[in-house]
Amino acid sequence: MSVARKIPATVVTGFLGAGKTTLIRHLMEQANGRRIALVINEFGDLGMDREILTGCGVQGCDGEETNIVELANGCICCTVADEFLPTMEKLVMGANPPDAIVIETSGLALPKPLVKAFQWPEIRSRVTVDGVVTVVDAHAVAGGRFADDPDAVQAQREADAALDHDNPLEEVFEDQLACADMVILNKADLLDEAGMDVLEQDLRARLRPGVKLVPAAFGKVEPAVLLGLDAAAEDDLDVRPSHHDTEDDHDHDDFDSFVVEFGPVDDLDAFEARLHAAIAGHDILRVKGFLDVPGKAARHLVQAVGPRIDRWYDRPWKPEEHRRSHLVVIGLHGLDEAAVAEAIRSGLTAPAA
Ligand SMILES: Nc1nc2c(ncn2[C@@H]2O[C@H](COP(=O)(O)OP(=O)(O)OP(=O)(O)O)[C@@H](O)[C@H]2O)c(=O)[nH]1
Repeated sequence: MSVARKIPATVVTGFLGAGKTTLIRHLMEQANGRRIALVINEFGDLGMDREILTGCGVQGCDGEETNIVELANGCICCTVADEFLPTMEKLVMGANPPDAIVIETSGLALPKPLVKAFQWPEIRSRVTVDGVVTVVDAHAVAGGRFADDPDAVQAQREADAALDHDNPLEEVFEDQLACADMVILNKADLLDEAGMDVLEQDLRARLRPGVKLVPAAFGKVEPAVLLGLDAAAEDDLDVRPSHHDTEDDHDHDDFDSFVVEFGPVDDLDAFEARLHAAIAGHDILRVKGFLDVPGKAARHLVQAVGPRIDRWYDRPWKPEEHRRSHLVVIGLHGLDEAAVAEAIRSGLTAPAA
C-alpha cells in the first residue's frame, strides 16, 4: 500500500552514443543479486544493444538470468500505449516481479512522454519512476555537437524569415536535460578538468534546480548513486518542459536509419579508414554493429559516435550463429543510403546468403 513498496524504475536517457548501454552494463555488473529487469528500446531496431549487453561475458548480464525486454518497434516515446504499457504490466504483475526496473530509451527519444506513461492507473499503483538519469557525452557536447554555428543560423534566418529554425539534435538533447533528475557527464576521460568545469556550468543553466551532475568514465557510477533517487518523476511532470508539450505528435522524420550488410573483413585498418571517410563525407551520427573477421573465433564489435570509432573483439561467435558483418547507421534525414553503403562496403564481398 505504501509508496515505498512500489517497484522503482530508472529511466536512462541520453543522446545517441552517449554511453547509456555502457552505464547499464556497469550497473548490471554491480547488481549483487538484486534482480534488475531491463527494458531496452532502440532506434534502428536490430536488437543491437541487447547483443552488446549480453556479449560482455559478465554474469548477471548474460541474457539468461537477466530479464531483458526489447521494445524494437519504433521509438519508446511514440509507442508507449502499444508496446510499453503491456510490457510493463507483464513485468510487474508476473509471479516474480523484479526488485528494480531500468529502462534504456533510444538515443532519439524524448523522455517525458515515457515518464507520463507511469501515470496510467495500472502502472502507477505498482511502479514509480525512481529517477530520470540523463547520460551526456561530455566530450561531444563540449566540442559543440549540439550547438549551432551562430553565423550559419543567422544566415539561414536572413535567407528565409519564415523559417522556424529547429535543430533536431538540439531539441532532443534539451528535452533529455529538462527531464533529468541526475545527469551523468560521461566520457570524462576525454576531457580535461577545465573543460569539464566549463561544461558543468553551461549545462547547469539548462537543468532544473537541484539536479546533480556526476562526472564518469565508461559509465562507472556506483549503483547507490544511480538508484534510489526517489524522485517519483511521474508526479511532477509539469516542471519538466518538453518539445513534445507543444507538438501534437513527435516523430523521427528528422533522422534516418538503415542496416549495411557485407561479407568478411580481412583488413580492419583499411575498413576503419573507409568508415572514417564515410562518416566524414555524410551526416552520420552513429554506427554500431559487428564484423566477421576470417580466422578469428570472436566477433568484432564496431562503435562509432560522430567521428570517433571504437572497435574490439567482444565475444566468440556461437557455434549455431551465422557469422556476418552488419552495421546499423543512423544519421540526419536525407542520408544517402546507397552512397553510404557503397562507401563502407567498397572492396568487400557481398554477405553470404
Ligand atoms: N572514451 C570513452 N568512451 C566511452 C565511454 N562510455 C562509452 N564509451 C564508448 O562510446 C560508445 C557508445 O557507447 P554506448 O554505451 O553504446 O552508448 P549508447 O548511449 O548506449 O548508444 P545508443 O544506444 O546508440 O544511443 C562505445 O564505443 C563505448 O565504448 C567513456 O566514458 N569514455
